Amino acid sequence: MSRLVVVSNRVTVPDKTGAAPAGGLAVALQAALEERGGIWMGWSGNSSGNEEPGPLEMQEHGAITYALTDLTDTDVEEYYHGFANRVLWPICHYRMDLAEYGRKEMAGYFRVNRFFAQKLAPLLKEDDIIWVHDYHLIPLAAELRQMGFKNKIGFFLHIPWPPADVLFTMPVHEQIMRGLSQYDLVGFQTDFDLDNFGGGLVREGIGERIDGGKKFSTFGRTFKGGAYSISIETEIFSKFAIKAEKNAMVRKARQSVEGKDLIIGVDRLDYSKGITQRIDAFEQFVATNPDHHNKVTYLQITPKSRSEVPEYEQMQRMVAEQAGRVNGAIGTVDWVPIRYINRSVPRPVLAGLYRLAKIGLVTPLRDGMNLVAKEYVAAQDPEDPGVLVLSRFAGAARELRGALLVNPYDIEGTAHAIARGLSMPLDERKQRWQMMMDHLLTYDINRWCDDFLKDLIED
Ligand SMILES: O=P(O)(O)OC[C@H]1O[C@H](O[C@H]2O[C@H](CO)[C@@H](O)[C@H](O)[C@H]2O)[C@H](O)[C@@H](O)[C@@H]1O
Ligand SMILES: O=c1ccn([C@@H]2O[C@H](COP(=O)(O)OP(=O)(O)O)[C@@H](O)[C@H]2O)c(=O)[nH]1
Repeated sequence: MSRLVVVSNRVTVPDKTGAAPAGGLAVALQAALEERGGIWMGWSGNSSGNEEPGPLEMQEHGAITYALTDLTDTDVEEYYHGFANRVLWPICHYRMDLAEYGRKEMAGYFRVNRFFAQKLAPLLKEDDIIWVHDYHLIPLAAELRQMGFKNKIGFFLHIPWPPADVLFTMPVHEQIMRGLSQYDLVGFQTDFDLDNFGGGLVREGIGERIDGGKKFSTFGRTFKGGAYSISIETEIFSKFAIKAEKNAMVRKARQSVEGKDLIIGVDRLDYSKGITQRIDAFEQFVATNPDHHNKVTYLQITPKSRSEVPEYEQMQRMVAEQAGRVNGAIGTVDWVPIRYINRSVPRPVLAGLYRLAKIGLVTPLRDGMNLVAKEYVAAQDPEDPGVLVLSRFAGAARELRGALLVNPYDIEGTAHAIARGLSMPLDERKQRWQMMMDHLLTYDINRWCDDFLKDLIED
């Protein structure tokens, strides 16, 4: 069997506690690679300052060999904070208003991709299967092809792919699409993203979908395209949640919400996650449902993310102020309605907190998938499951049909869904949960990985 070589910007190297950083890509790839073994190459997360980064740092952990590189300060600034997170991220999340173009950053993005290819090349064998992940590394295949590599190379985009009119606001959109054409298979989270990609090619008059929609033909190449919804280790996560009932932190949380209904939100601090709209919706729910006063606690866990990017730094202040203002306005001497935590919580603890919560509030304005939604479902007690309130704009909404789907821009609508979730009869909760859980047991992380790799390997 061919060896699997995974490349992504973010890599999870397990620490002594086995804890992984917050962020779905790292969590999901860790699970997928543990099952199969292989090489995982990416950024160490460290900077080498102004010095050229040294050789790759190789680490073995179980079946995975990690190959990590540092980046210079300039690389981190231009490639990661700059083009990846201030151009591609906002554009792909339909936020043209937040995109900040700069030629320096674009050049840095392409330069770092060449650097990744140069670092990766000496590790590669002729029959390796290479699987590149996410928007940071779109031009990587083109660089490898230029160096003469003929290996099968697949690409999976973890974030949404926008419609043509949004994409075309990005000055280098054609170069980015050309970069994707160098892969053998390009995978998206949902059929909507796949359709948007095909639509963009047709609108620009540079390509078409062929073979019943399974392939694209553009820039002189034919390559496969497909939708593969990323998932979680459903069974394992569900067991985590049962075990977590004994966890000290979870026990304390249970005691502290005794006699109250818990609502939980878990997101990196990111404008795409709809946190401010969600707090507005919670405030609206409390204002219009006096019978729930002093009977509900909303726990929002929000680890900091990409703080060097100005939009993220601003958000940090904004959300903290908003939570404080709402607590000041609706709280009482013995009731703090919103508990806002600005730190990362380990996943085994999260599992227990999800299980305690009557409502999982997952309301991104736009999200590639959103693994938190899937984890919330997997963590529930089958005899007394909670209700998932889910944004229709999360990739997960294409699959989790038992959720209460909301439009996160509609504050009153989301407030109404919270009220409906809290009063939903047990039979309906069970029936909705079972539908979602059955789906997640079949379509788990291994299925995602198998489906993608099968399509990549097959001619
Ligand atoms: O690496 P960071 O800059 O700290 O950001 C964390 C990750 O955020 C994004 O995650 C996406 O992937 C998830 C798994 O497929 C998906 O569920 C979610 O909707 C996406 O937002 C990003 O795409 C990753 O590259 C980052 O590592
Ligand atoms: O304090 C936290 C917050 C989040 N997560 C994990 O980070 C991932 C977030 O993935 P998701 O797809 O929801 O969003 P992303 O952050 O990748 O955009 C999930 O596995 C969470 O369990 C975590 O471990 N600790």
